[in-house]
Amino acid sequence: MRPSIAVEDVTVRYSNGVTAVEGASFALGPGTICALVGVNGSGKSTLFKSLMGFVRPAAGHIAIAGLEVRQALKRGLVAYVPQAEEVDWNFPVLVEDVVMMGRYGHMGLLRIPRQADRDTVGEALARVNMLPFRHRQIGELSGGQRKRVFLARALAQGGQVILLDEPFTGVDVKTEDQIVALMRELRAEGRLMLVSTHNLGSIPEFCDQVVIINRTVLAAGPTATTFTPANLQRAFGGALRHIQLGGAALHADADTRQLTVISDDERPLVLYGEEDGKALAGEDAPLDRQDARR
Ligand SMILES: Nc1ncnc2c1ncn2[C@@H]1O[C@H](COP(=O)(O)OP(=O)(O)OP(=O)(O)O)[C@@H](O)[C@H]1O
Repeated sequence: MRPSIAVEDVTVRYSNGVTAVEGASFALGPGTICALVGVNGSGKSTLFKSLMGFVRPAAGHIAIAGLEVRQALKRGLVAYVPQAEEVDWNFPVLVEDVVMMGRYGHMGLLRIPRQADRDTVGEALARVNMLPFRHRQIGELSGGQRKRVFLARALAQGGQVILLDEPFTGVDVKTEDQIVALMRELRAEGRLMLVSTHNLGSIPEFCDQVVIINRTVLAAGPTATTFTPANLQRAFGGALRHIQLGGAALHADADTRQLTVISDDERPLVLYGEEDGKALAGEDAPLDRQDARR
């Protein structure tokens, strides 16, 4: 199957000489939700920027649905849901206008929306439960509502590859669940979602694939075999809080099982160990036994 994203030996260097990404390679197919995981400054946003054509790799090659990035962007194949900090929320723009921006690539030079564009915008807003807010200023919405509006923009665009930069930051658990449910629907429609997140605890819940980076790709592949304590340790080192509980600190009885909590800065990953935590003792155990809520 042709990959939706193929990143081959990509190096990205900024004009100040910083090499933010070096020799990164991974490939992802359609109908996938993939987490992009790494410490602050590991190159996640830079990777997104190169997939969006904002920065050009100094070396290597990126293909999106078999096309050069520029061609894929021209065809509206890549949609982007930005981090909250990247948006000027004081800019006076209505919710429906933000979503209409997703239709620009489908319009002529003068960008005059047709009825079909308006219908698509309405459908996208309905899909994220934001239709009643269509005439509100974007700056008047909550963090979770804003996220949903930008998701609607991606839907209206019809992108086959959707890049989500920290979609869960600043949203409540209910909104997070809605976003995850929507991503699952989009996966069933054959779209690829690449999700940058510090929410380690929710990754095994909804991501089929994981790409772990620290300037280069440290590991990439199915969640069950890639999202392992050993790989996380390599990626995060001391930046990850690693708390292990057992014995009298955890149990009122003679239960010897251990509990391991691995946390970046958002939802922690909780692992229930075997007796004495053997299953987790430095082994590359898959993290498929998590169950944590903030
Ligand atoms: N415009 C820029 N010019 C120069 N250096 C940059 C630029 N943007 C990012 N960098 C540097 O590139 C490296 C990677 O940054 P990047 O923003 O891609 O990391 P990140 O993984 O997205 O971090 P975070 O989790 O904090 O968002 C960092 O060392 C950063 O300082």
